[in-house]
Amino acid sequence: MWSHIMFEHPSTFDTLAMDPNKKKEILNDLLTFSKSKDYYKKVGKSWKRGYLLYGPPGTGKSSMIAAMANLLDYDIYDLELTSVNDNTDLRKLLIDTSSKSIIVIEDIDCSLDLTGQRKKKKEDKKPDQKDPIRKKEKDKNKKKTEVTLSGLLNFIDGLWSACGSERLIIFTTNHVEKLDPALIRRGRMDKHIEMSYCCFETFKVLAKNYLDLESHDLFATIDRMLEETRMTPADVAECLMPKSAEEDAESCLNELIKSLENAKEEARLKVVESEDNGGQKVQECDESSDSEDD
Ligand SMILES: Nc1ncnc2c1ncn2[C@@H]1O[C@H](COP(=O)(O)OP(=O)(O)OP(=O)(O)O)[C@@H](O)[C@H]1O
Repeated sequence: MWSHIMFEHPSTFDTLAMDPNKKKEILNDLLTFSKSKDYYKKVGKSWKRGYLLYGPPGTGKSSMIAAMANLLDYDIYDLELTSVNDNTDLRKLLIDTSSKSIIVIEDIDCSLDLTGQRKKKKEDKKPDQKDPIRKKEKDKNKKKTEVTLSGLLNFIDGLWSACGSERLIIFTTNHVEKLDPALIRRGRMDKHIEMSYCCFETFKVLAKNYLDLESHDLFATIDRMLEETRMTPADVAECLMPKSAEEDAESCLNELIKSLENAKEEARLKVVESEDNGGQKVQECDESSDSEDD
């Protein structure tokens, strides 16, 4: 059922850029878990732990999962819920996973909706009334949308808990607010980890990794700009990566500053645009209420 590929992701807790205290807390949590077989037995809990990783795209959720697998030397099972036929297949798949593993369900909000019915695949959302081929395709997919929220919850609480041991289950999402609270309550997802935009602490790790720099005159400017502008660690990392043999650390830092300036300007223009639209709408309302009065 599962196909096997060699896992060789180079991400580690050293290369992961995030607040150092938060990083230490997660590291301790994982190490404690991996050494707690007897403890879990003593308290009558199955030796499992659930993590919810949430935050915007490019903040390091996948890198965190790879760092966890590398730290504990666990296998990763990457589960694409939209391609699982039904709850029975889900159960079979999960029973088929081995101990010392991480089961990952990425973008959980795209796989399940709050009523427990799986969301249809993107292309199903397109109008298909007049297109018999699309309709046929849609009907085919309809039959497949049988994995439900309750199926997933039953699985986490029941069968999976009772079989095997030493496993992590990780859900990732870009939209934590869309998730059903039942799915992520403590006990199911024991630890909630927010991956967020790049702060100065995060930048320092990236500067060390990408440029071997621990300090520089431009750091103060970057610190100030990161407080004013939201940029993902993925975008910061891209700026810090030298693109030619001539590019030195300072020019990479300058490129980052330029990108931050652009991002700040884009954000300012968006605010102006939305204020203009808001103003226009208010004006339209005023005009229509004027005409009603007439
Ligand atoms: N916190 C981080 N620390 C180190 N590198 C990072 C971090 N965040 C992003 N990166 C870099 O950006 C790339 C993309 O990040 P990653 O795939 O981990 O983000 P993600 O949050 O999982 O994104 P998505 O939600 O789109 O899957 C990584 O390969 C890595 O090089």
